[in-house]
Amino acid sequence: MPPHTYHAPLPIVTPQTMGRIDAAAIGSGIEGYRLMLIAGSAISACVLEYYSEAVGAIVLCGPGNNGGDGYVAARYLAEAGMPVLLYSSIEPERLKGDAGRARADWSGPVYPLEELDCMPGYVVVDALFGAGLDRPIEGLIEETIAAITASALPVVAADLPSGISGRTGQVQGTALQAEHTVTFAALKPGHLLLPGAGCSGETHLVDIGIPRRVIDEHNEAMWRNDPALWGADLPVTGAAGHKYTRGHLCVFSGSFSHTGAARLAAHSALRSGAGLVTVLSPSSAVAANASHLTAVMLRKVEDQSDLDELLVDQRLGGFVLGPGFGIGEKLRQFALSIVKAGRSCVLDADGISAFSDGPEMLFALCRENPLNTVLTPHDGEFARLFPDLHADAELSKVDRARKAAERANAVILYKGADTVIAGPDGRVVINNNAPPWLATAGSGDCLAGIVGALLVQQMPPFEAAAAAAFLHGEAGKRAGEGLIADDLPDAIPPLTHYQSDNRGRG
Ligand SMILES: NC(=O)C1=CN([C@@H]2O[C@H](COP(=O)(O)OP(=O)(O)OC[C@H]3O[C@@H](n4cnc5c(N)ncnc54)[C@H](O)[C@@H]3O)[C@@H](O)[C@H]2O)[C@@H](O)CC1
Ligand SMILES: Nc1ncnc2c1ncn2[C@@H]1O[C@H](COP(=O)(O)OP(=O)(O)O)[C@@H](O)[C@H]1O
Ligand SMILES: [K+]
Repeated sequence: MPPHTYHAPLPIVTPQTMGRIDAAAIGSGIEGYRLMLIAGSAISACVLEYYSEAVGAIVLCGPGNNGGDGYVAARYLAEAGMPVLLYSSIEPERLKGDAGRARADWSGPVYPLEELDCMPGYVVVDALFGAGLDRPIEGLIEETIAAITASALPVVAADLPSGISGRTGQVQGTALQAEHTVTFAALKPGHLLLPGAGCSGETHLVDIGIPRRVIDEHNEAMWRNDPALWGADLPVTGAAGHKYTRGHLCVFSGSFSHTGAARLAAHSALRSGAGLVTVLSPSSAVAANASHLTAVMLRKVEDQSDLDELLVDQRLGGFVLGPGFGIGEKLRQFALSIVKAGRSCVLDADGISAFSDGPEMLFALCRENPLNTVLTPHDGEFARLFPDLHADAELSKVDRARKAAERANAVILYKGADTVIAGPDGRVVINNNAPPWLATAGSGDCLAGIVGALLVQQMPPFEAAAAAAFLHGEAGKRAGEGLIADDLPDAIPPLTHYQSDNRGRG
C-alpha cells in the first residue's frame, strides 16, 4: 500500500456560509463575475474530459447564479467545438447581476425549457439550481427532471444536482441524478450526506480563486473525514513500549448464544493496536468464548460485584459494552459504573438501546466525566435515544449528531453509508470512504472494537471515533466486495500508515 499523502483536511460549509464566503471574497476585491467564469470553465472542462464523444451538450439554466454558471459553461463548450443546446427556465432577460452578464456573453440561441428534447447521445449540464434552492421543485422543472431521468442521459451538475439541498442532502420535491458534480471552493454537506451523496455521482471540488484564508475564516468546524485531522493523534508504539503501554481494553460478551459480536470487537481491537484485550463473559458463555479465543483473553464477569472488582485495576483503560449483550438493567448499571469510574466507554448496539426509556442518568454522568464516552448508533438506535432530534425534519444528519453530542456530552458516531462523527464541542466530520459491502452483520461490532482500541491507546475520543470510522472504511475496501465481518479485523490497515506530524493541521 502506498503511504498516505498528507494534505489539509477538506472543510465542508453549508450553502448559507458559502454565500457569505462568496460575499467576503468579492468584498475583498475579487470580481464576482471572474469567480463565475472559473466555475463555468471547470464545468465545461469536466464535460469535455468525461464526455468528449457526446453528440452535444444540453445546458439547462435556472433563474439564479447557478444558471449563470451554465451560460459560461455553454460558451466554453461551444468554443471548444461541442454543439450546445441551451434551455432556460425563465425569460433570459430576467437574469440579473453576474448571471445576466453571463447570459449577455452567450451569443447562441436560448430555448424555453418547455421545448426540451432529450435527444440520444447528448450530455446534460444541470445549471438549474445550486446553493439557492429554497423550496421543493414542482411544475415544469419537475417535469423536466422526470424527462431527463427517463432519458437516462448522463448529467454533469453545476455545484449541486438540482433538487438536492446543499445543507441537508435531502431531496426537495425531486432531484436529478448526476454522474459528475462540479462544486466550488468547499464541499457542502449535501455532497456527502444521503441521498445527496448518491445523486452527486463523482464530486469534483474546484478552486475558483477564493483564498483559503477566506474559507478558513468562515469555517463551521466541519470537515470530510481524513487522516490529516487525526493522524498526529494516532498512538505511536515506541521501541521501549510494552503491552501495558499500548492499553488494555475489555469487551463485554453476551450470553451463551450471543458471543460472536464481542469476539469481533475484541479481534478488531487487537488489530487496531490495543496491547491487551479481554472478553468479559457471563459464566454461561465462558465455554463458548474459550473455544474461540487465542490472543484475546477471557474473564468471567457475571454481576456488578465482579465488575466492581475489575474496575479497581486502573490498567483496564476502556470498555466496549453493548454488542450482543442484551437490553436490561444489568447493562444500564454496568454502563453507569464504567462512566462513573472515569473509564473510556464505547456504548454500541444494546448499549444504546438500553437507555431508550431514559438516558438522562447516563448523560448526567457523561457531564461529570467528560470526554470518556463514545456512542455509536445506527439510525434506528439514534431514533431510540434521541427521538425528538430524529423526528425533526428540518435537521440534517450533521445537525442531529451535533445536538446529540452536546446533549449527551459524549462523542456521537452516527453510522450509515454517510457516517457522521460529532463532538460535544461542535466539531463534525463526515466519513465517505466506506464501501457499501460494509453493510453486513457484525460490521458495526468491529467498528466498536476499533474505537475502543484507540481510546485505550490514549487517543482523544473525537479523533478516535473519526479515525476508527476511516480505518473501518479502509478495512472494508481492503477486504473487498463480498466480505463478511469475520474478514474485517485482519483487513484493518496498520496505524503507522496514517501517522502524521502536525503538517495537516490548519
Ligand atoms: N459569486 C458567487 O456567488 C458565485 C456563485 N456561483 C453559483 O451560484 C450559485 C448560487 O446562486 P444563487 O444564490 O443565485 O442560487 P441558485 O442559482 O441556486 O437559485 C436561486 C434562484 O432559484 C429560485 N428558486 C429556489 N428554489 C426554487 C424552486 N424550488 N423552484 C423554482 N425556483 C427556485 C430562487 O428564488 C432564486 O431565484 C451556486 O450554486 C453556484 O453555482 C458560482 O458562479 C461561483 C461564484
Ligand atoms: N451502504 C453502506 N455503505 C457504507 N457503509 C455502510 C453502509 N451501510 C452500513 N455501513 C456501515 O456498516 C456498519 C454497520 O454497523 P451496524 O449497523 O451496527 O451493523 P451490525 O450491528 O450488524 O454490526 C456501520 O459502520 C455503518 O456505517
Ligand atoms: K445544479
